[in-house]
Formats: sequence, C-alpha cells, structure tokens
Amino acid sequence: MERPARLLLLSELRVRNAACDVSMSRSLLTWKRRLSGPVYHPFRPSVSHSVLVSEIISVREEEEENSSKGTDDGSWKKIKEREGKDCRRAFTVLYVERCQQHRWRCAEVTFTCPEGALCQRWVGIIGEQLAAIASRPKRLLVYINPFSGKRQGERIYEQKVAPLFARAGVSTHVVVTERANYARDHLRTEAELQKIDGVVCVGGDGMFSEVIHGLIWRTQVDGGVDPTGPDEALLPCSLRIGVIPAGSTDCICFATVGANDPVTSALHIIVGDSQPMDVCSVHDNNTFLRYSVSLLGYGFYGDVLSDSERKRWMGPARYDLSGVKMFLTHHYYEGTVSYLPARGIMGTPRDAAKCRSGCVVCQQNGKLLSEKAERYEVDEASGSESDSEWRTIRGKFLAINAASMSCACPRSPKGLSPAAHLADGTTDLIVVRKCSRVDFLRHLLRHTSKDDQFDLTFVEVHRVRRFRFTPRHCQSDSDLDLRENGRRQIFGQICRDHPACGCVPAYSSWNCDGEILTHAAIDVRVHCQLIKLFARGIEEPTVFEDLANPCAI
Ligand SMILES: CCCCCCCCCCCCC/C=C/[C@@H](O)[C@H](COP(=O)(O)O)NC(=O)CCCCCCCCCCCCCCC
Ligand SMILES: Nc1ncnc2c1ncn2[C@@H]1O[C@H](COP(=O)(O)OP(=O)(O)O)[C@@H](O)[C@H]1O
Ligand SMILES: [Ca+2]
Repeated sequence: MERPARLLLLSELRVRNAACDVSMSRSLLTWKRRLSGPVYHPFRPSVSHSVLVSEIISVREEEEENSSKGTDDGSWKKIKEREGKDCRRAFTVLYVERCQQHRWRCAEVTFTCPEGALCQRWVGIIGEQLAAIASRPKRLLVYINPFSGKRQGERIYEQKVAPLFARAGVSTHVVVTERANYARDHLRTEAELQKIDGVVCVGGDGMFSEVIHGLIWRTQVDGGVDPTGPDEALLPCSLRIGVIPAGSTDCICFATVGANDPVTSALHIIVGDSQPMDVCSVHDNNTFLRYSVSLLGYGFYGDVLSDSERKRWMGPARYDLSGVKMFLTHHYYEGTVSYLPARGIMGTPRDAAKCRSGCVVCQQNGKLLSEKAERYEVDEASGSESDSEWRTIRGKFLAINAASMSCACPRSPKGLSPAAHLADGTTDLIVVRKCSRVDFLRHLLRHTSKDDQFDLTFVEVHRVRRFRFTPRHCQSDSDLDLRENGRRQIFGQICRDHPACGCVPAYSSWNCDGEILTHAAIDVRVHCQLIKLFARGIEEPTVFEDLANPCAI
C-alpha cells in the first residue's frame, strides 16, 4: 500500500470565500473544499484539486483579497496601515493547467489566510520548494528571428512569453538576429555560456538549426573535440534549448511538445523540462556539411524547399504552393542508398506505439548505445563493425527521407515517420521509388489520415544508425555511359531552371531541417542524445486526467 506523503503544512484557508483544507507535501499542493451540512452527501462529492509542486510556476503575496474590496468603507484601509505587514493575508499560486491538444495555460488560485503570519509561512514554504527544484532555469539567452513565419517573432515573445518569464523570476538576455547565421555565430564565439542555464530560440526549425549548430560546435571546441570529424564521438551539450514556435512548419516544437503554442513552450521552459534528442551529422567525403535533427529529404522535400525559398514573401503558405508544383512536376532521381540497419535495439518504424513522454524505447536504447560505444569505441571508429552489415538499394526515387523523429507538424499530425523516436539513436530511412502520380498522391495523403503511408509496394522504411546516398552520376560503376552522364548533367541544370520542359534533372538537393544542402552525395551518422530540449515529449492524454480538471470551487 502506498504511504501518504508527509505534509509540510496543513491549514484551513479560504478560496473564493469557500473554506478549504489546504495541504502541501514535497510533491503536491492540494485544496479541498470543506463540506457544510451533513458529513456525507452522495450527490455532493467533496471537490478537491491538486497541483504538482513541479508544475507550480510561482507564488506571490497579495495586498488584500478582491472580495474585501466591495465592502470596504475606509476602515479596512486604516486597519491595514496600523497592522503593517500583517495586512497581507492572501497569497496567489500560479500553476500549469492542461487544456486540449497538449496545450498548457497558466492558471492561478488565491488563498486567503486568517492572519498575515500564516500567509507568510505558506508563501515561504512554497517558495522554498520551488527554489529546491534544481532543473529550473534562472537565466536564459533568447534569440529572436524577426523574419520567421509571419514575421511575428518579436511580438509573440514580448506579449506572450516575456511576461511569463518575468512572473516566474527567470531573467533573460534577448538578442534579435540581424542576419542569417547571427545566432549560430554568436553562440560559437561570443556568448558567455557559463552565465546561462539555457538557450531559447523564437522562430522556426531554421532558427533551431542555427542554435544547435552554434551549441554543438562550441561544446566540441571547448571540450577539445573536432566538431567536423566524421568519426568523432561528439560530446553532448549540457545547456538545454527552448523552442518558442514562430516559424512556418515548427516541427521540432510540435513533435516534442505536441502543440505549436508559445505559451505552452514557455511553461515547459519555466518548469525546467528536459527531453534528450538525437542529432545526425552530415558529411560528404569526410567534409562536414551540417547537423540535422528532424528531416533530411532528397527529391520531393528537397525540391519543395528549393522552390519555396523563392516564395519566402508568401510566408508559411509557400510550402503548400511549392508542394503542389513539385507534385505535378513529378521529378525522380537515380542513385544508390546504402544503410547500416539498427540492430539489437528496441522498436521498428512500423510499430503502433509512438514515442511519448518518458519513452521506454529511448531510455533503453540510449543506455544500450552508450554502453556499446564504451565497449566498441575503437571498432566503430575504424569502421570494422560496419562493412559486413551495409545494405544497398539502387534505383529511381521520388523521395529519400530520413526522419530522426516523427516530424509531426500541423500539416501532418502523425508525421513522416509516426513511430520514430526522439532519442533512440536511430533515424528512419524512407525510400519512395518512382511510381505514378496517383500512387505518390496516395502515399502523401496517408500522412494526413490513419492509413499506413509505408504499406505501399513502392515505399520501404528502415530504422538505421548510418546511411549514405550517392547520386547515379557520381557513381564509378563501369556500366555507366559516361557520354550520357555528361549530357544529362547539362540537361539537368537546364531543367532545374525550366522544370516545365519535362526532362529529368540529374540532381535534387537535400532538405536538412528546412535548410538547403546542395550536395547530393552525403554520409549521415546518428549521434544518440547529443542535445536536450526544454520539453518532455508528447504526453499521453490519460496520464494526468485526474489532475487536469480546473478547480471547480
Ligand atoms: C495532399 C496532402 C499531402 C500532405 C503531405 C504532408 C506531409 C508533410 C510532412 C511534413 C514534414 C515536415 C518536416 C519538417 C520540415 C521543416 O524542418 C522544414 C522547415 O521548417 P521551418 O520553415 O519552420 O523552418 N519545413 C519544410 O521543409 C516544409 C515541408 C512542407 C512540405 C509540404 C508538402 C505539401 C505537399 C502538398 C502536395 C499536394 C498535392 C496536391 C495534388 C493536387
Ligand atoms: N535576421 C535575419 N535575417 C534574415 N534571415 C535570418 C535572420 N535570422 C535568422 N535568419 C534565417 O532565416 C531562415 C528561416 O528561419 P526560420 O526561423 O526557420 O523561419 P521559417 O520557419 O519561416 O523558415 C533561417 O535560415 C535562418 O538562418
Ligand atoms: Ca531518433
């Protein structure tokens, strides 16, 4: 049997003029309305409300309670003046309240005490419990991209996020970016990271990408590791990253929180959540290109991104227009995909179970991979483990996508790979072979319904630790007609500029978390749990059902 939690304080206080038993343990603040009349009444259950201490945002003393204002005839004021501090007989607790669709709001409840000393005792004890939560950030470095999404980043931050940080006592240093890569370069060279507890980016996936590039780079350099080395075991970043969604897709936020809502994200930052995440490093022939956390997409998603960049003035709608255009254009690309299947770990890309808050697959695989890395570090670096296990797919492809997480976003709430995990050390490699437009549309449409987008003959999906792509015209195969190769590269360039002519361009580019990578040939490795976010993964709706109902008092 579970032992009742030891109470730190128990008092009879008033909430909106109703008498309540209010108790505080190390984990829970509870207020329960006292019943008048008969002790037991089957149709009038006692109304109780509990808030986890870890989800209390702040506590403050009130000058006087609202309800006393109506009857104030002046004498109340005099008493207040006479009694000095003792007039503060009420305190307000701000806490997280869950709303629909994984959104969080800041709710508040005011408790009136019979005397000022008791009020101060309550405020002191709640304050002490909050101060003891070491995972809460006190100082944050905030980067705002003023041009993300609908160009509302600064307004969103000032109106919705800054007031919450202020109420929670979180201090901030705010930097509005002046150009692309401003945040990345600032983090790499200037930012005083030892003086902060986390970094926040206000913008889209591109801003998040800038921040991880800066942080990962700085962490390696400070730790004496080469950030560009293809076989380096990269050092995990200790600072957590918060994402305030203000961009066009915001899939990092959606897939780690469950909603694209600035207030929800700010509250996850304030309560000090932590969600580890995998990062892919992308190289071309041992030359470092980029890091990626969500989508690496060649063919369809690469072409959509390249086309949409020219329409940036349209805002988020540019992706839909370019999506329709590239769907109609129906380009396919030839090449070879080689991959190292993820072995001996939990989970497959066809699982019905999804990565959710406290995911066991991520915990288990994270442990397994770190133990394995310790034992086989030398082998992995020399590549000996790899050679025997590489698998190869050759052909003509409409799309090659690597989803290191589900890539859920409002356009596709289940995402590109619904069963992918945030922190399991793998990426899901999705290969869509050349097929008819109707079949490709069927595949795309299934991203928006319950049907399985992988259950089609021209689609394969593999959970991998590493993969390579070589476009056909880079291959040294002896069966390649070199003359044809040269001709098609020239036509490829022409057709890229004039897609309506119907010829097939030779190369696409990679969509790397929404940034264009013009190299076609790439080599990708997954680094398990390299970064951490101020998030907790998407919560199962049932977990907190009994705690989620707003106070009915
Ligand atoms: C017919 C409907 C088909 C809907 C298919 C939806 C699939 C959507 C999967 C989206 C995965 C997104 C992965 C995340 C990428 C982001 O990192 C990245 C950058 O985000 P940021 O701008 O916030 O910085 N965003 C993107 O690359 C945008 C990808 C958007 C793809 C939209 C595709 C629309 C396809 C429409 C096809 C319509 C066919 C209609 C035929 C008549
Ligand atoms: N001040 C700035 N001016 C221009 N571009 C910027 C600025 N700050 C960041 N960027 C770049 O803008 C691009 C898009 O940013 P992002 O926040 O992802 O918005 P969106 O979701 O609308 O694409 C990224 O490539 C980022 O590097
Ligand atoms: Ca993963």
